[in-house]
Amino acid sequence: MEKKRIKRALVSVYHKDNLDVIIKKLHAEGVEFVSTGGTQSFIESLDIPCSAVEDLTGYPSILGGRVKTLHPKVFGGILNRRDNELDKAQIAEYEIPEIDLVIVDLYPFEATVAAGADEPTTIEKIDIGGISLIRAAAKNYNDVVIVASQEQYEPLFDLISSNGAETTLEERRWFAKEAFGVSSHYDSAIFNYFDGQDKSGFRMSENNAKILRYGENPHQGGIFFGKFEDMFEQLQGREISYNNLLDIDAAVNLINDFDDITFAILKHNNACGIASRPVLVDAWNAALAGDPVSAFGGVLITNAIIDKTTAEEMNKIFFEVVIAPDYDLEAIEILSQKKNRIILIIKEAKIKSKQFRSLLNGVLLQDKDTHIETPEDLKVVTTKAPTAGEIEDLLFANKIVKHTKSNAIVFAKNKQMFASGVGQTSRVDALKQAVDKAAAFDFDLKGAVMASDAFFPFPDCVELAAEAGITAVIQPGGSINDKLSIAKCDETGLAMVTTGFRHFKH
Ligand SMILES: NC(=O)c1ncn([C@@H]2O[C@H](COP(=O)(O)O)[C@@H](O)[C@H]2O)c1NC=O
Repeated sequence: MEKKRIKRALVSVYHKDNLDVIIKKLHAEGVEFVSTGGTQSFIESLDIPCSAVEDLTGYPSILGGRVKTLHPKVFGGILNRRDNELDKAQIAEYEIPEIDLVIVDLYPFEATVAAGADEPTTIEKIDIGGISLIRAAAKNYNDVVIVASQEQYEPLFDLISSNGAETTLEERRWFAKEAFGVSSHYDSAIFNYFDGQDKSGFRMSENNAKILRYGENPHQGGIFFGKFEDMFEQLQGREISYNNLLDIDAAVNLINDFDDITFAILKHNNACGIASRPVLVDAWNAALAGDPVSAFGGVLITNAIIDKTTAEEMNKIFFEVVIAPDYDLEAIEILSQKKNRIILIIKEAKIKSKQFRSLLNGVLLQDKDTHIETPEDLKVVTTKAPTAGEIEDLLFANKIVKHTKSNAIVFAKNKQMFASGVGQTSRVDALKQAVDKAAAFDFDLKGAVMASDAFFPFPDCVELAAEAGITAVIQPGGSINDKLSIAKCDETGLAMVTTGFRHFKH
């Protein structure tokens, strides 16, 4: 394949860090440089000659830097087709020097918005010349190499190290693809800034793609767009799968709601065991007791550093993934005995505040359900008020039910989930499922509390809960039949609190 040599580079970068390495490398290959003000000074500070773009255009940088490179002498040098006779003639006629490489680092628009800058400052950070350079050079990838962000310095460096300053069409096309990734991401950010809360269009841009082994099932393809490694460090284990990612997301969302030392075990995005205890191993044992059968092959998460004693207990069961803020050395030794086990350190627990999913012929977007009930949210609606201990358990159970697939019912006592009913088509079925599960694992529901993710349309749930031994109930309230459930509580001696917040999870 024919290779093309880079003879002249136009360099215009906002952040100058790491630029020296690539400039020195290109200089050693005999590449000439032309640059905008700050970048030119930087290159010259390396004792490398660099001509000013002003000398090329015959114009100074004007309008406070709004117009620097926007000139036919620059864009003609980039966009001319080297094999087009008319282009060649015009380039010669107007004395336009060819530019074979463009290196740009755009004005930091997103960072400026994130820093909370005012509108005039933000608008000045909309790069015009840089984005045009990127677009032009990427369009003419047949002849030009485009490095559109600092992330492509390394690939270019590696290329020059192995090939000298010569590139193939295929290599230049790869850089062009990356460049359009940069420019479209940049414009999406600008659109979202202008669109604000109007949400007149959906733009989500993610440049990092990880091809997964498969999707939800082996016959489905799957890709994760995102930077998993920004949130997690994988200490060992097999490649993260599509379903692992769904479970990891559910696990992190769940554990984020707990401040006490807590251990949770999840299966298919629902907690099958969870408990809070002052000592981690006790939290683990109590979580596992919730449903030791479902725990098999589950995803484990805790908000505390895993110690040796806890690791020894955990090691007794088969599980796929464990997530923790850290591990003691001895704990790692124990947990890493099973080589396929995915062991993750959670570095950054912050998750996007918006949720979206594709459906029908479009996309659904919503705010994440971040509401966590506090004692102040609770309204006692029955004659009997819950005890202090029951209130703690009600809030504990309510956090779990919020992260459980609807219709959902959770039973808990002493900050341990006893059982749950998940994903049922009727609330009463969810409740019956929870009662059966509690019985299956020998939990006495006497004195336990019940949380419901949505209101009770009929008094049947409360009646069944009372029969099972439940003494206090938490629910959003808001049904036209609330009074029937409340009356049933009063009749059977239950305390009930309402929160005013429904937590459906469809
Ligand atoms: N207006 C222009 O013609 C123009 N040409 C290049 N830039 C940007 O100017 C920056 C580099 O400026 P300097 O070399 O002066 O530090 C780069 O981020 C580049 O994307 C421009 N500035 C913004 O649009």
